[in-house]
Amino acid sequence: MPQPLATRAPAKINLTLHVLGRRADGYHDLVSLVAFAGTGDDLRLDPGPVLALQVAGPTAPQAGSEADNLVLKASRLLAERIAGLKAGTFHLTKRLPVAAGIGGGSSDAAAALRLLARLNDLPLSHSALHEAARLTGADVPVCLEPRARIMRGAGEELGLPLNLPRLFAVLVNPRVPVETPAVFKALGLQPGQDLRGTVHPDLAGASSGSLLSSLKAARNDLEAPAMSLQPVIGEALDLMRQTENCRLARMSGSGATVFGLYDHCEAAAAAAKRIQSKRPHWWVKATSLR
Ligand SMILES: C[C@@](CO)(OP(=O)(O)O)[C@H](O)COP(=O)(O)OP(=O)(O)OC[C@H]1O[C@@H](n2ccc(N)nc2=O)[C@H](O)[C@@H]1O
Ligand SMILES: Nc1ncnc2c1ncn2[C@@H]1O[C@H](COP(=O)(O)OP(=O)(O)O)[C@@H](O)[C@H]1O
Repeated sequence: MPQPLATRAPAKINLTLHVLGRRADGYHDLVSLVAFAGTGDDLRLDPGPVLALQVAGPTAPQAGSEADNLVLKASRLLAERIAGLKAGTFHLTKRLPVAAGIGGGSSDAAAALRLLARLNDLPLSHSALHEAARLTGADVPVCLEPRARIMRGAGEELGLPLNLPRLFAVLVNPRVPVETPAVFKALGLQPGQDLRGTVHPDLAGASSGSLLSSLKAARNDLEAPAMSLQPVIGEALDLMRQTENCRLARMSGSGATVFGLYDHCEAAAAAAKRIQSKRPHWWVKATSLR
């Protein structure tokens, strides 16, 4: 029986995100501990003679035109590098909020590369996959093998996978899109500006207790600039912090999604229920991260 060509494109969560400066090319030099959620989009590939994409699901209308979808961008970049690449029609079920700091488009693109690798018997270590990922977007390489790791540079330097303890979490998005370039711009750094000197905690091998204290000592440097553009992010963080047993509340990526961490899945579920009842129109999800 051939394996079905389908995969989950999990939400990417930046548990920490420190900006070390702005490079001469305008991109920001980051160090971020990235984890992945149990929730995400779904992608299927039906092999066929032409590369195509169909998008459905609750957040499909926000994801832009199919022609501009990162699934097709990544696939074309791979096809340019692998002669005779077999492809087909992708079916994307879009559930994650769009322009939300949880890398939905990046994770979809990475999922497409994984499926094309499977169809064409390419190992995930193949340089063409990594090149296509990097050229698709800064967050795509880390999503290629969605496991927790430290990401550096503009996303092109990846640490080894980390075996983080499972974290029980709530994700909240107030359903306002936040454009990543606008948030980086609001930081106000000049090309070549160096902010180094910030010590990033060593999170490798941390146990659950010390992981939480390391996370608390870290931050997301994009939180303040994102909040200056969309103050509702502050409201989401406040609501999260008011829930019972919330150990940490922080924004992911360039926002607007915020995550809360809890000791047990029951506490996370109760917090999600509470936030959803207060803000029925927001996107609220209890999940786990690792
Ligand atoms: C901020 C992060 C953190 O993981 O996540 P999101 O908020 O997008 O989820 C990422 O660095 C986003 O990655 P991604 O969304 O793939 O970025 P890209 O499409 O490559 O870049 C969009 C724009 O963001 C800015 N950019 C991006 C990454 C980076 N390290 N420095 C930057 O200055 C640039 O202006 C760039 O033109
Ligand atoms: N598969 C996709 N899913 C979501 N957005 C996509 C996709 N392909 C292209 N895009 C475009 O990418 C932009 C960033 O979307 P997304 O990856 O959701 O942002 P973020 O990384 O901030 O969560 C959106 O404005 C959207 O138009």
